[in-house]
Amino acid sequence: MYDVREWRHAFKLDPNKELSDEDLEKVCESGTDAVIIGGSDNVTLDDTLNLMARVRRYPVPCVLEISNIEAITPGYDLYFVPTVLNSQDTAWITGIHQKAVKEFGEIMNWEEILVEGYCILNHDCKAAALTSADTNIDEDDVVAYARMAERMFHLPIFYIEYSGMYGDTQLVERVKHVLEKTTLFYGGGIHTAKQAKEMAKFADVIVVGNAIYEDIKEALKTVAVVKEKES
Ligand SMILES: CC(C)=CCC/C(C)=C/CC/C(C)=C/CC/C(C)=C/CC/C(C)=C/CC/C(C)=C/CC/C(C)=C/COP(=O)(O)OP(=O)(O)O
Ligand SMILES: O=P(O)(O)OC[C@@H](O)CO
Ligand SMILES: [Mg+2]
Repeated sequence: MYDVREWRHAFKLDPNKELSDEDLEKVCESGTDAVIIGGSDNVTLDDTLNLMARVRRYPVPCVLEISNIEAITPGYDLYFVPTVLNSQDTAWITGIHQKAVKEFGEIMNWEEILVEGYCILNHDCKAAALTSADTNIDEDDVVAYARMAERMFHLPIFYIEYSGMYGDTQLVERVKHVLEKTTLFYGGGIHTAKQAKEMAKFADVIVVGNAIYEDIKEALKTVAVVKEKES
């Protein structure tokens, strides 16, 4: 299933972290809609290639979320390209992207590339520091970014990012109400089935990352509670 509009759940694997074959198998066979490979620091080509090859043993869609140009490699089902809408440094909005398109433009298959409008809200996460994200913003600001993502830039994905911290469900609910076409991703601090269920009431897709490495048993339980809504 390569259409993100039909997804409800994704796991995000960090190429900079160790995961046993046994746990990787559990993640890939969990029933999640996709495995996203990405992280904000020390993402190398070797690690990205290696993890892709390991995930590729399973039929689950495998996505590269690009965080640096050096680690881009063919072989993924889809490529997600983040643009940090609340960054105060244009490099993270369009700057690095322009350099990448200059380098890869001739060979890019735009059908498999989806741009994600990120809004990073946890001041203490690595991605916020890296991209100089302005996290000192209120609900109305976030709603405005969501509207811009959909109505000005026609982005397929708006991503509320609280990496490492469980976020504000009320905010996610408000954002969901203003989006019609753009798919709403939520990621950050989901460690339990209860949290997954709560966020999935509002977000179209919930993303579970760090919990895989911290409590795999609980992380796996986030799939069924989100997907059971469908039946
Ligand atoms: C050869 C081939 C196959 C070519 C394919 C063509 C192609 C796909 C070209 C891409 C062109 C393009 C436009 C690329 C973009 C280049 C780029 C590097 C843009 C910048 C992206 C960006 C804004 C990165 C900032 C970091 C960020 C937002 C990362 C997202 C993921 C994230 C927040 C992960 C959380 O990180 P983690 O490390 O887990 O953090 P914690 O410690 O908090 O857990
Ligand atoms: O690692 P966590 O906190 O689950 O966040 C998931 C994802 O949104 C990170 O980009
Ligand atoms: Mg992480």
